[in-house]
Amino acid sequence: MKEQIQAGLSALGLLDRVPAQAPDQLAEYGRLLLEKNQVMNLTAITDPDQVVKLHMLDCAALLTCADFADKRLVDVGTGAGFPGMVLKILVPSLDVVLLDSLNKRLDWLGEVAQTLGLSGIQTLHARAEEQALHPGWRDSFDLVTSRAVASLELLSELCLPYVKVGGQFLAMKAVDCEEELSRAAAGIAKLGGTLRPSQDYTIPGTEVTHRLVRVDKTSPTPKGYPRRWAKIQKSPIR
Ligand SMILES: C[S@@+](CC[C@H](N)C(=O)[O-])C[C@H]1O[C@@H](n2cnc3c(N)ncnc32)[C@H](O)[C@@H]1O
Repeated sequence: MKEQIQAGLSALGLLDRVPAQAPDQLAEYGRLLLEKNQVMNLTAITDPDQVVKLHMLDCAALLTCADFADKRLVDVGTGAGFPGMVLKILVPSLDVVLLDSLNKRLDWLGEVAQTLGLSGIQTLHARAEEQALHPGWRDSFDLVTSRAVASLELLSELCLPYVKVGGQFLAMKAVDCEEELSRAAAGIAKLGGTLRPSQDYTIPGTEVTHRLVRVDKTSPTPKGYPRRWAKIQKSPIR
């Protein structure tokens, strides 16, 4: 996997911007993922080549769209660590919280972080909409990322409350998310966000193009948000 990762990072123009050990660490992460996937449901992708492209390089491409150095980031619904773990490996100065409502995968991610010798990475077992109500979490992160967790109108209420004014919410989406985006626009504004132009990127070695939706936090999230999950789902903020 290492050579493929190196080639992919090079195609993205990132190889000389990431630490020398990053390709080895990503390959080891991929190996551990496939090994553990035999006994725990971590990913539907079982081909190493596809793990590199659709997990590692997909997440690495975020570095072409935003600056992560020295930032504090929470990855909401991280699952098996995407994109949070990949970003941490590529940008060691990033202070990362990998947050998920499912504990099993977080325990495994903690082991991966230890095996790879990563510090400045925390796993947190919590529901995003509940954790954001705790002091020190609201309006306090530079960046929030999320991939494959919920539609943008629901996801915005889970993620935007964490972002401090001046920070950004980055949602990894399919390229055909126009309708999803327009449904979410009014809610994003209510939550204190301002939509910026999205950025499309093609995963090296594939014809897959994904879209990074970018939202700047321009004012604090009003009191009362996020609401409980049942409420968020039943009447999405509009
Ligand atoms: C389909 S997985 C995606 C995982 C990873 N982001 C990826 O792209 O491979 C969705 C993850 O979001 C988590 N999740 C869903 N709703 C959540 C919530 N309200 N708070 C925290 N985690 C949540 C699930 O437990 C699951 O691990």
